[in-house]
Amino acid sequence: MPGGCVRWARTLLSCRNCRSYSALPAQAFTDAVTDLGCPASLFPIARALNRRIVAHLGPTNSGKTHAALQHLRQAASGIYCGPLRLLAWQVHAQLCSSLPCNLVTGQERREELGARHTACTVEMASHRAVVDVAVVDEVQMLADHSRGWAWTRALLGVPARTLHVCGDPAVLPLLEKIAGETGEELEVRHYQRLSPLVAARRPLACLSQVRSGDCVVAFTRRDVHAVRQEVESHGRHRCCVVYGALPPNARQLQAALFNASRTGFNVLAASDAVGMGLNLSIRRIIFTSIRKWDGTADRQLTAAEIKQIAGRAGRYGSRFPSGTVTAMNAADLQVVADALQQPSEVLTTACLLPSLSQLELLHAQHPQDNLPALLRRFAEAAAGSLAQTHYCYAQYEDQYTLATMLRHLPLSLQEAWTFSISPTDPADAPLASALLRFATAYARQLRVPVAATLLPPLAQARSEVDLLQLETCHRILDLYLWLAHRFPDAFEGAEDVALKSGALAALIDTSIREMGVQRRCRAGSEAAAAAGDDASLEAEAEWEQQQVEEWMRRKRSYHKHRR
Ligand SMILES: Nc1ncnc2c1ncn2[C@@H]1O[C@H](COP(=O)(O)OP(=O)(O)OP(=O)(O)O)[C@@H](O)[C@H]1O
Ligand SMILES: [Mg+2]
Repeated sequence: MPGGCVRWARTLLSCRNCRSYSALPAQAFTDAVTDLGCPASLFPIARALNRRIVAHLGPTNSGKTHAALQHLRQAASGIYCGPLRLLAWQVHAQLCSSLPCNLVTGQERREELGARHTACTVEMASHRAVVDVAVVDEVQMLADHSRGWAWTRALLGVPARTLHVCGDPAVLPLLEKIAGETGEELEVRHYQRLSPLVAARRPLACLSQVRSGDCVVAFTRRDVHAVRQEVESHGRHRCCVVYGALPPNARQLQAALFNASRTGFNVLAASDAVGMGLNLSIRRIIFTSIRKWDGTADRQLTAAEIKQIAGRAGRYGSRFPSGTVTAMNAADLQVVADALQQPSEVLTTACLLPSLSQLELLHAQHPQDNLPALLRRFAEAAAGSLAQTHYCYAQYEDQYTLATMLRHLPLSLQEAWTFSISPTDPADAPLASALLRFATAYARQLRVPVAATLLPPLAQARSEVDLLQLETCHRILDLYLWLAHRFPDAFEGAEDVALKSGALAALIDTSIREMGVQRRCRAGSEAAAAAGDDASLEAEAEWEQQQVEEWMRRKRSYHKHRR
């Protein structure tokens, strides 16, 4: 048991003796409340169950989630906790084909009569309702500085008799430490990729050479649209798009369009959002760059990130039985090829943030503090308790900025906290100002009509600027829905907004389909270059086939060895 845990237990004891937290000396009280060194002790229901943890570990496309879902389906009750709404929807649809299942995400709640199963996003996982089986997908995300706290809480706190976690093998040492700390049994199952994935011999050099089934990866919304225009300007392919700012249902519609044969939309331009949550029939991944802006710095992708994206090619059960990955120049291709051979860097810390009830305890001692002051006070006080543990304090700057923006409004701590954890990027000015508008209306009259969304008349986008405006409107509607689930009496237009949001996602999808230029293939040199490509294409295909056979040989020998 780490030091933090002992401190927490001792304080509780002395606390029980005097029957009040506030009777403790002030500093001891602050230390006890902000001690995050042993977060397992915050989840008594899970601790009382003495759970069994089964870890399904392997590379992308190795059947981890599929295996865990088999257990969930067979259980009398269970919960799936996924990284994205798209995955929660997918699992919900899969489970609903054989049993009643609820759906819970930040923006929607669908309850089926008699359902004992739930598909949810990880932030929505219940820490109270006991189930037989829980699945926590993409568990390596617990080290993510902005969202990792939700995985750490799910791993420690979901009250399931058996907890299945799926993820990259790099998370294993951390899982072992956490299971050691909770005293829970950990069973590890290793998986191998189900279909071959190989690096190409040569870089692509030019987007005129994309082929049907290619997915071209860029790292900003602007670059994704630039790739789409470039690909379509050559006149041979129409191009679908997938990126984070696109509403999830529009992403789903674009993915379905790309997957369907004979639509002409046979190339995909995507950001790294393609790495999770969509079932795509991709033959080849092409990295236009191996660097991205991560919010604080422009940096090279990690091996884990490259593998997560590259792993989308040749998905098992898709139209392409094997996948290839390449880049636009030789140096980048070398980095990508090396990454495919490398294990991901071992994860050492799981991220944590305090819960509302922990903040409320601290607030009881510092009633003069507003939310931003309390967030800072908590983070500073908690730092000591996390030293020399395998936990770290998650990034809370966005929450802090939003809390600061709302600090003058007459809101209770709980209300301010809820607005501050809403899905609002403070750097997204129209969205941040919608949040401020909603919170102000709520604080003044406890009523936020649909009119507060201030939506302009919506029409099909004819340009990228129009499209950006539609995407922004969709995010505002999404925010309204998210808040409507937390303040149902005040956000009275949820049903109306849900309908508008669905229609808007469809309008965005239609706009993208019809914005394509589909110029006729450029004459002359380009056509000649394309014709000249055929011989080299054949040589390339032959070389890839040899790599695939070599991959299959290695896999067979791995299995023989294990037997
Ligand atoms: N035993 C199986 N029988 C039939 N289909 C399978 C089987 N195992 C996996 N699949 C299918 O293969 C694909 C990849 O499986 P799955 O999603 O479980 O992989 P994963 O390791 O979780 O990959 P990732 O999380 O990176 O997407 C899915 O479409 C899944 O339905
Ligand atoms: Mg999976």
